[in-house]
Amino acid sequence: MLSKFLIPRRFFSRNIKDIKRRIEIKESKEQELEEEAEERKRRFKKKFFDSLRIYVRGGGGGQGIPKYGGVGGKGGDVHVISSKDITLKTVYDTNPSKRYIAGTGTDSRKRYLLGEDGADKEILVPVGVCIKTDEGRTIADLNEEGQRAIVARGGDGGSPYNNFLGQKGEVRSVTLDLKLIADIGLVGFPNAGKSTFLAAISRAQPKIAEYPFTTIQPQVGTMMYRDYRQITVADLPGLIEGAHVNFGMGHKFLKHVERTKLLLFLVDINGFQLSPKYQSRSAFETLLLLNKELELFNPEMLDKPAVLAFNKIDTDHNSNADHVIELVKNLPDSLSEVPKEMHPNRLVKFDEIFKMSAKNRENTDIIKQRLRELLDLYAGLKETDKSLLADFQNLPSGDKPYSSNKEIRKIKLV
Ligand SMILES: Nc1nc2c(ncn2[C@@H]2O[C@H](COP(=O)(O)OP(=O)(O)OP(=O)(O)O)[C@@H](O)[C@H]2O)c(=O)[nH]1
Repeated sequence: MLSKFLIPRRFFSRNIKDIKRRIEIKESKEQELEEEAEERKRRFKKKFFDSLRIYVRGGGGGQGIPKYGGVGGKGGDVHVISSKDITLKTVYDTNPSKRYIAGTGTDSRKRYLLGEDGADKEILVPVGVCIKTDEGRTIADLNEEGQRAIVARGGDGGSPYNNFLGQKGEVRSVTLDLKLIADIGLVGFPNAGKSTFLAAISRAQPKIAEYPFTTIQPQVGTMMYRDYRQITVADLPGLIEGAHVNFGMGHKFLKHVERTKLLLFLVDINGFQLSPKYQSRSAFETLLLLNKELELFNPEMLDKPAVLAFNKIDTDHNSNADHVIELVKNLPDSLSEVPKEMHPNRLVKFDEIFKMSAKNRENTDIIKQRLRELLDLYAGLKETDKSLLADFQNLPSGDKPYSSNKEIRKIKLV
């Protein structure tokens, strides 16, 4: 009788097999993701240096001779000099020990009472390097070719002022922090089409693929105009929701946008989803999350002039873009459309909002032109310059598909 209610053994074994198979698939998928992340890290480490900590020591001063009043030579200084023809990787490759020590001054001798100064040590670094101490103090910003800073001073030679004892040179570790210098910073989550846009408007040939994190190092493209004017655009990869808690590559690359004069926000009109594991975000939510990440990194970034482009308009068969643009124009009222945790404290104010298809090069030329106009406008803009403000308001709007009605903000000139 009881056997009637017994479930056949084969049923269990089939189910267990099925569960095991599913667990295996899940594990192998997780492993694949981990391996992918490792590979990204490895490639990133190999290819792009944007920070290097080095040890620097000034040379010691030579000894003096009290009996004859001889003065020891001064120790050499360690200099850092900016050069266009160098990368941080070359700095590392030419001296993997990362130790830079200047020469010591020679002692005073009976026949040569004045000791010779020690040789200075010169370190060539790329333009755009900011030199910082371990305490976070900035020693120098080398933003132009040929600028120079002393990072460790040599000790004085022995003389009557120090009982003829040569002094030790300065010793410390400093970080060479490279910030790219570009006119425009492209900000957008992975897969938004940043590289495609960069390739469409400039001579950069970034890697483009259908999975996030294609770009693992910042790219700088140069937009050329007919009159040979050049404007540089930096594509900053790796920014994702949660970057402020070091998710993905965290805020690692955002420092590169700090020095740009204008931000171009790129948002996929279909929204964003990091992977099937994560929640998908609408285009409007994506924009607010981008805003929030920038705010959490450095709220001053929100003061920069900004342009917004909704990309992949060719795939927007339901004309979702028009609705989203309305939402952006109606900020902050439209914040009620999204959960509170996505609300930024401060909203970016956009000078222009565009729809585009980077892939089909739809509207890319208009955006390129407009970016130039805005850069010129802001570069010449002074708070008191009323005529420019008036000019701005009268700029031809025929070509632009959408333009925000916002008034011109008082901007800080960068
Ligand atoms: N349909 C369509 N696809 C596009 C458009 N722009 C880019 N894509 C595609 O979107 C994918 C991602 O483009 P990328 O340019 O690599 O995106 P990205 O923002 O640079 O991505 P990361 O490098 O991961 O930060 C690629 O498959 C592109 O071909 C567009 O306007 N329309």
